[in-house]
Amino acid sequence: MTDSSISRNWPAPAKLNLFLHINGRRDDGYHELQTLFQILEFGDSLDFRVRNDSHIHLQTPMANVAEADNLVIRAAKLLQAQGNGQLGADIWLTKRLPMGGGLGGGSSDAATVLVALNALWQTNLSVDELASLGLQLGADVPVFVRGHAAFAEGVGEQLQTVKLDTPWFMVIHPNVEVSTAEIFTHPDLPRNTPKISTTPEEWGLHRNDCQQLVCDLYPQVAKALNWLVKYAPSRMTGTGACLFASFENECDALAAFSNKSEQVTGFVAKSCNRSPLLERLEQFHLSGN
Ligand SMILES: C[C@](O)(CO)[C@H](O)COP(=O)(O)OP(=O)(O)OC[C@H]1O[C@@H](n2ccc(N)nc2=O)[C@H](O)[C@@H]1O
Ligand SMILES: Nc1ncnc2c1ncn2[C@@H]1O[C@H](COP(=O)(O)OP(=O)(O)OP(=O)(O)O)[C@@H](O)[C@H]1O
Repeated sequence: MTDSSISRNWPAPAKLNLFLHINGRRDDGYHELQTLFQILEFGDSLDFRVRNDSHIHLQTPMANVAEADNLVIRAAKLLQAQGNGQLGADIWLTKRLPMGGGLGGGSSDAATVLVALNALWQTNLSVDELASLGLQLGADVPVFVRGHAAFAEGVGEQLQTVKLDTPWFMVIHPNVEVSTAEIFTHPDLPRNTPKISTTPEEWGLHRNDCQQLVCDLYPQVAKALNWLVKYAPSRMTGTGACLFASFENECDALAAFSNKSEQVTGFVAKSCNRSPLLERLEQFHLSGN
């Protein structure tokens, strides 16, 4: 594509849940949780071309997700409904994050659509308004809209910006897709971890309340975790299936990664406190594209 009317390379980064505690279940079925979100400098990427008709089209269909169900399209339509609805968009999505991986790929795609089209369509919603729209699409969308590492409560939308260490991570995908809904509706999910008022020094001591259940249901996840812990303290992100271990530098992370089994996929990435999406938005405001 060489078309200068295309606004390119809007990042949709992955997140890790450094810990994930389930504190209870609300009447609507959603769970009260406490979690620590770290953002990675690795993820999906989106390109946009504004259309002068109201049509919204995903130029890169995903084999297993119908266009109307795709969070990219749902986010664009939700935002369009906030304005006069006269402009549309062609959207290209480069998918790098595994689906059902616990890396928040679909949520991050949705957040990037909200932030990018808000700028490109000049809808001019505030960050708070975009985050609250995003929450209608998924509990993980607000943290990606705001774009900062955060301690989260509520269903994941009450966010307190934090400053974390930014190590390198090896992320392993045991090549199985775990449905978030399946884990959150499972009778054996522990749901009564007491709420903590935590300090950054204590964060490493906590756990992912979904991890044991996912390991029991998916032996591939348990097997990959048993391998990963040989290299560094390791944990599952979200409701799985991905696992992560942190390293002080890229070299050590890549050395461990080179020993992984061929049955698992994954990547090595640096973490960050500020999402690359915010940098891309700044670049747009400076250059107009
Ligand atoms: C597990 C996490 O990834 C942790 O960051 C999120 O809490 C999940 O966020 P998400 O994928 O954006 O979740 P949604 O798309 O809103 O919901 C997927 C499914 O998980 C359940 N769900 C989600 C979030 C939450 N706090 N409690 C829940 O019970 C919902 O009932 C729904 O059936
Ligand atoms: N653009 C998209 N990318 C990925 N999944 C999408 C997208 N649009 C809709 N979906 C649906 O959302 C489901 C969850 O996908 P996603 O990759 O966000 O899971 P996840 O990484 O486990 O997320 P989370 O950590 O938020 O639970 C998929 O199984 C798919 O059906």
